[in-house]
Amino acid sequence: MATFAEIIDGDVYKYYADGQWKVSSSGKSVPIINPSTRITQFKVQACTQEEVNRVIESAKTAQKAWAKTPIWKRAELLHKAAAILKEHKTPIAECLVKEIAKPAKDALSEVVRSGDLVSYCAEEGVRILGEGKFLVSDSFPGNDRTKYCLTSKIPLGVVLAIPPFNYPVNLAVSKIGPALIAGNSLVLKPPTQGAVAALHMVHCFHLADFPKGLISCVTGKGSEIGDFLTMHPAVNCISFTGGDTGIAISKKAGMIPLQMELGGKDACIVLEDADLDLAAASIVKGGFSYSGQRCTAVKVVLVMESVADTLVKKVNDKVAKLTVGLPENDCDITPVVTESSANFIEGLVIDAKQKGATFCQEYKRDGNLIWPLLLDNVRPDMRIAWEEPFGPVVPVIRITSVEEGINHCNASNFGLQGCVFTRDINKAIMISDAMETGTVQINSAPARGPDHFPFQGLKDSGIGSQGITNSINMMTKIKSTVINLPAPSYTMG
Ligand SMILES: NC(=O)C1=CN([C@@H]2O[C@H](COP(=O)(O)OP(=O)(O)OC[C@H]3O[C@@H](n4cnc5c(N)ncnc54)[C@H](OP(=O)(O)O)[C@@H]3O)[C@@H](O)[C@H]2O)C=CC1
Ligand SMILES: O=C(O)[C@H](O)COP(=O)(O)O
Repeated sequence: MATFAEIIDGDVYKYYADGQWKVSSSGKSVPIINPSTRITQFKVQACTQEEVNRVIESAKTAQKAWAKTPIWKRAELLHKAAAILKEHKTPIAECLVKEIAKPAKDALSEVVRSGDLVSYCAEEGVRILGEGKFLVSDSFPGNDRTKYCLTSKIPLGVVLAIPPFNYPVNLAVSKIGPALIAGNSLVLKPPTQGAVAALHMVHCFHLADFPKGLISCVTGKGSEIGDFLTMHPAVNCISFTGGDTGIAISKKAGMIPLQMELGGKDACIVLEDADLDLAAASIVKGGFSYSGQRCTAVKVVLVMESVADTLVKKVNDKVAKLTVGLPENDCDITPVVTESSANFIEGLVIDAKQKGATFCQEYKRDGNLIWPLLLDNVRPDMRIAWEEPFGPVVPVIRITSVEEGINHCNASNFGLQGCVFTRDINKAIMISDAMETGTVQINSAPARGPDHFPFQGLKDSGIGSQGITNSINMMTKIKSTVINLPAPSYTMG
């Protein structure tokens, strides 16, 4: 497409630095394998450490001027970028289909949702960054009213954004929007699978005319340039979404704010009084959307024994209706992102088979494509009871008490989200309070959105909280100015 012609050189996509599309001096590229065909679909530049250094240097310079740009002007540019992004939803969604095998309709909604997210950041930013605090000293013992404290939010500097493959556009803009509105500059390191969609998205920001160097995008394998980026002394904040890599980054990063959204083993507790049709529909949507490759996917069902047979039957009836095939045909179940992911999922399935789980469907795999599978009668000695497959396989554990369900959920090293199905709101609230997860959904599957809701994980699932408002706040720090009066100043009366 002509709009994006300048972002590619021959068959290798360029990286974005200093407001320009560039070819890396490394002369090397990184292939992006189409999960459906398993052949190279695209190539991106393998950026060098010197290039990363230069990008971070210009981000530092650009940020100084950006911090002085009025918030309403920053918002105007973000609104412009959001509109351009939505205008180009089709070519960007096509990249998502080819790079990460996201079903065509979901790929389009990811781009539209991303445009909306950027606009919301602009709107939220002008409101919350326009407010500060005013404190008086005589609330604290021993003080007269001689000090007025004014606080406001100031930017952090250079924010490094590292999103994962499953939402390369949406989880990139969920970091870019808050960072920019708050007056920071931003360096994006996209996931390799999904990098081309991310580069297209960055071009929309380029077309919106953001100052040079304010936003940049360096490509290359995380395992090769990741440490250099995350340990760079000029990076002032890291916002990361992904797997255990985030734990390693937290240990290596300097004394800077970190926002980490990592893995999950989201439990779905189904009680005897639940609406079983609703629970079954939510388990299928929650467990099998994008072939289970969502951190918020339902990753274990904990159902009361007395309703388990009925629930399992209802889920199986729905699983039978899922379409399996290519993302271009908008199938429900599409190939998982890499061959190694498919092998990992298969390992969990074989382990469950050896240990006696009940296979509700026959296990079937063709290349990276794995047919949806519900495993009943899963026991705690099976790996699938604890590990996240990030694939279309959902384990069911039958429980005989609510406590057993809560204990299983809380024994996990993850604590992202969970859900509970019951008609008893009092019980639901008590279970929510007892579940050690960042969010509990009552009578619906786990989900991050809407994107302005707080989104956070406990334990190994993360640090900090996302969601538009929380991200803007996290990407700022508080600055106080204290006015000292020569004598106490009391109000009239
Ligand atoms: N909580 C959440 O919101 C989400 C959690 N996840 C979790 O992530 C996992 C799968 O996603 P996946 O993308 O494979 O996760 P990874 O952690 O492997 O990758 C995430 C990002 O980190 C980059 N990266 C890899 N190594 C390094 C490094 N040493 N330093 C810095 N960056 C690095 C990757 O780049 P590259 O692609 O080039 O390797 C990618 O951009 C699952 O476990 C899932 O639970 C996934 C999505 C959302
Ligand atoms: O990365 C993920 O998997 C998510 O952040 C989940 O987002 P979703 O609940 O909107 O699919």
